[in-house]
Amino acid sequence: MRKQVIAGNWKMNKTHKEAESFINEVKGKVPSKENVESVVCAPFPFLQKLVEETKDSDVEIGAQNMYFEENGAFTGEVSPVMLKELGVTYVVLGHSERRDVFGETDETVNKKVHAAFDHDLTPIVCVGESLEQRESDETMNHIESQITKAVEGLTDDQVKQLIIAYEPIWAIGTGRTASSEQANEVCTHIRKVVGKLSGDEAAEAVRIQYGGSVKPANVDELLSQSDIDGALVGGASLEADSFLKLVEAGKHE
Ligand SMILES: O=C(CO)COP(=O)(O)O
Repeated sequence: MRKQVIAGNWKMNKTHKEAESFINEVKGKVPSKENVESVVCAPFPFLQKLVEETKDSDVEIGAQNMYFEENGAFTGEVSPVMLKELGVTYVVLGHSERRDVFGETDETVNKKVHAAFDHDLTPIVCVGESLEQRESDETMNHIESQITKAVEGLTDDQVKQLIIAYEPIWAIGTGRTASSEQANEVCTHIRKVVGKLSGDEAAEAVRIQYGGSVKPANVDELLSQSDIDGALVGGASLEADSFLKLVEAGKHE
């Protein structure tokens, strides 16, 4: 059985003090990592403190982005080497906000995925269609193209370790969640595409999250779907109580 992975994506939110009090509130209360992976993806300035605070806990810390080079003249960027040195274990790559606001492309996402594996970071690769693409029936083709480009050049073993987050853009921060059937339909398609590219074993092992207005009230139904192995959560991951409910829902005994 695939272990569920519930990741909070704080985006550009919280002060240092708020980040610290959140982590102190949740770190002793999340379920064992044997049963569910509980991940907090925080802004860069908080990462070091959060890693220190969660050292002996079941909470893992992730970054929300990184550059693909190890070092050099790339003003304003953060490298995989720096994240690894801090003790970060996950990194969100290719979030739709990175693609739409900061011009990331499938090619840069692919380079970042390779860089993450080169430095032993687990990539959470985001894919998803716009409302326009959904309405013109382009969802499946678009997702297939994003996945194909994201995993180009990876070994089948690397693909097995990948986490893919299906986040329909029209459901992000809008309160409009994909129905669990709609979400699962695309996640099933993603698994098929992975199978086609990297074989059945990789398709069986790869974990696929759903993201887009996930909250405690809808998480159980989403996680009960056959091809959904977790959630990537924005707004509802910002409060400790709500985050704890989400990770509890992901628990397998
Ligand atoms: O973009 C998301 C997580 O990466 C989803 O955000 P919301 O949960 O706020 O809709």
